[in-house]
Amino acid sequence: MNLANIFTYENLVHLGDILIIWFVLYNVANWVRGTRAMQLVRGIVILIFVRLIAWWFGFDTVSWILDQVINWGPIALVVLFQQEIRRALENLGTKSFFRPSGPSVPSEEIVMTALDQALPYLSRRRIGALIAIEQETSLAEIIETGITLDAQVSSALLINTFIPNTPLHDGAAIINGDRLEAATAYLPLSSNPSTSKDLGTRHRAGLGLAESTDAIVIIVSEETGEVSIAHKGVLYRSLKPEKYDQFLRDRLIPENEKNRSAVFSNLASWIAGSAKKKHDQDNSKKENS
Ligand SMILES: Nc1ncnc2c1ncn2[C@@H]1O[C@H](COP(=O)(O)OP(=O)(O)OP(=O)(O)O)[C@@H](O)[C@H]1O
Repeated sequence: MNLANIFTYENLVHLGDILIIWFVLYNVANWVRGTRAMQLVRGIVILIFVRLIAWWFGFDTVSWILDQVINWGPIALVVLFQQEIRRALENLGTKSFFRPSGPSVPSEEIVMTALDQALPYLSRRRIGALIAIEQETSLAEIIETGITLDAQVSSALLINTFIPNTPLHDGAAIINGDRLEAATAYLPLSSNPSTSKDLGTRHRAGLGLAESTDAIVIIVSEETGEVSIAHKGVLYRSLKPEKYDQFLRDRLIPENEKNRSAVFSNLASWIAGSAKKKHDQDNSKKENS
């Protein structure tokens, strides 16, 4: 086979064409994942599936109705999803869209280090705090209710955000990846009637977000300094530092990261052990001679 026949101008154009489509679909899928639009995609797939069944069995009326929905649906979608479409187009022009992925320090480690230092500080001084960490479900709508920060997460920034009587201290701080996206965000209050009556609004707001999304929400009580975590509709109250640290590590750090850290620490202790053994052997040889 002649390679020159493969690398023709037409074939390279086709390859470029495929790569562009792949890039667009990949980014659309990433954007849609965990947002309201995901349910919409499911709805569209079901509609197409039902339309195919109607065509197969020859249900003319069902087919006609579905055809009307499919023809006019896009206009309804633009009206219903105008906010999301606007946000997507705005994102297209920001640097974050092209930000290279895979920072040298994993974002989960950056967030864990910041929390490890900030939470004991806030807790000891009884500084009330509400911190939501975005997971699969997008918190874009919640972020819009607050003041945008888009800064790298650090313990100093988290602590400063919640210092009482400063402009950012009220409401919730939202973390996405290793970015502190916003502060003063408003969270939906828990609608669960069985929640304890002694819960104040900070805790109710934390639980509310954990009921409607998969975010991990950390609450530091202003009254007691106790740290609680709300996740998947459950409020874990008054956690000791080892407990909340373990809880966060288990949920934030992916298994492969943990394994990689374990491999590196095993390797490091093996190298340190071998060096010590050799050092001891050299010393005993010197003493014997
Ligand atoms: N819906 C909400 N979204 C975000 N933050 C909220 C919301 N509701 C209340 N807060 C925050 O909680 C603070 C009030 O906390 P409140 O004392 O009522 O709650 P609490 O659960 O008893 O907490 P604490 O133990 O810290 O007193 C507000 O100043 C605000 O910062």
